Amino acid sequence: MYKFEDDSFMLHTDLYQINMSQTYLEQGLADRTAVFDLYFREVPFGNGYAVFAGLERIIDFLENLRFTESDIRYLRSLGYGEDFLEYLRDLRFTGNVRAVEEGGLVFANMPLVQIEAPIIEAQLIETALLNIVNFQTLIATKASRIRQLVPDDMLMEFGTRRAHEFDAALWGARAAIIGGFDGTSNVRAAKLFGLNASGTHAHAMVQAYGDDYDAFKAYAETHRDCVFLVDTFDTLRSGVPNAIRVAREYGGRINFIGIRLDSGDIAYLSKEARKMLDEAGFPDAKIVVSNDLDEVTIVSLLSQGAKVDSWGIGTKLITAYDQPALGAVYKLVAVENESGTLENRIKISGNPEKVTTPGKKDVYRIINKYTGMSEGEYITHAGEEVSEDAPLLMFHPVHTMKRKLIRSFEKVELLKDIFRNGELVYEREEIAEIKQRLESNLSILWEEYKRFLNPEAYPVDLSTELWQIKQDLIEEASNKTLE
Ligand SMILES: Nc1ncnc2c1ncn2[C@@H]1O[C@H](COP(=O)(O)OP(=O)(O)OP(=O)(O)O)[C@@H](O)[C@H]1O
Ligand SMILES: O=P(O)(O)OC[C@H]1O[C@H](OP(=O)(O)OP(=O)(O)O)[C@H](O)[C@@H]1O
Ligand SMILES: O=C(O)c1cccnc1
Repeated sequence: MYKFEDDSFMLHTDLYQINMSQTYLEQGLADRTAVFDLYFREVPFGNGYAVFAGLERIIDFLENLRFTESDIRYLRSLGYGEDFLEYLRDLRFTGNVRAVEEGGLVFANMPLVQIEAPIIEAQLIETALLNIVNFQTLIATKASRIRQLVPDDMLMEFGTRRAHEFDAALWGARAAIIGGFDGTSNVRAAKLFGLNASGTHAHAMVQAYGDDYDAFKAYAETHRDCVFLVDTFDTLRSGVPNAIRVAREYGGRINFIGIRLDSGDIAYLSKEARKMLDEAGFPDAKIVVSNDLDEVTIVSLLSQGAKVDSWGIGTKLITAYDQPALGAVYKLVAVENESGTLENRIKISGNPEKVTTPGKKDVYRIINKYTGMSEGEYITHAGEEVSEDAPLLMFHPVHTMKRKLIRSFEKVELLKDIFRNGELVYEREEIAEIKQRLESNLSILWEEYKRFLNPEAYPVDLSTELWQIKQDLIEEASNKTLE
């Protein structure tokens, strides 16, 4: 597999992108500017918001965008012509990219990434961009949903062994941290992205020693920070008493952080273990739990009064178990015509929610000046003036009767410049800044949009001008089909 020293990500695309690119080149369309929006149509997991992640990798991908010699040779073997291959050999990303920043809240039908580039370039990067954003945003959202349930507890991402292979484990760990997790068990992810590496020990070690006491003692001999896994044989009769015994014997020579439960009735066992630890004089010892946890089991455990301080969550987070795809799409919204001006384009669908919104856009978050809270997103035709000096009418783009007038507001532009004419103009961020953004975004989102079950739909509205452009194009398209 790794027989190409110069392998690149350029062929990490669908063949049809290359086929279309050849058509664009040979028919003289390749250099026409096109605008594409990347967005999803429904917030995953029934949540009220999603958390954007993926920009870091998009930047890496676009900065290194070039076909290598082995890529070109491979395409030649598929039968592509020499002129096309020559063109691809020199291809670099020369376009503009604007995007939401990582950790930013995002909602259905708002552009998360906007690409404005020669159509051949925009087309060749589609698949990779979707691949990145679809996964990372999904996992960051799942992580944030879990974080909302346990705002003060420690959350550890344990999913690598169950993830969909290496990349998903690595970037999934980063996305989980963006979404609000404190640490990851994936050491490489921690190293590469500057995350907290965290972890305990497994049953294998207890099995290897043959009993809890010997295993915990061996661990205490070799580590200062100790969390003992107490459920290998019998949690309440052997695991917890032996953890307490070793903690007593080692006293100040170890930092007895606590115990981990990984099977059985977590509510019952955690309450019993809590009593035992308290009675033994370890009220600060933490109880870590793991075992196929997700939002639903966490809600249930909380309602049963489980005594948990720290949660290790793997499979159901990293695989987005209950909704394995975000369904983000990448749609052409404008293209340069023969005379060099951008022409808006639409894609019609029988389902009104699926009709694309044409045109290059600006995306604003409208923040109510009286409450400081966000009222919704307001999408305009690019360059359209949005005056903060006059009241703003916001209305639902399909159910237009749903409307509200915002009298005093501040608008915050959500799409930041990332690449301009192929040059990276965005400063990469540390994870701490990204996490901070999510917290501050959440702090101005009304509780109604954040609740776990059946949240209200957050408004993502079009300006009157953009809405009209869309209606006109819908009408034009439907007239064409009548001709
Ligand atoms: N009190 C509880 N309420 C709701 N769900 C729970 C509770 N305790 C544990 N669970 C969840 O129940 C699921 C299965 O646990 P179960 O006890 O059937 O298997 P287990 O303990 O993993 O058994 P094994 O010994 O095979 O590991 C897990 O997802 C776990 O998180
Ligand atoms: O349950 P998850 O949410 O996926 O979290 C990760 C799981 O991975 C480990 O189990 P595993 O059975 O793989 O190994 P072990 O011997 O350490 O328990 C750990 O004990 C957790 O249960
Ligand atoms: O550190 C742990 O306890 C851990 C790490 C990965 C998977 N399960 C548990």
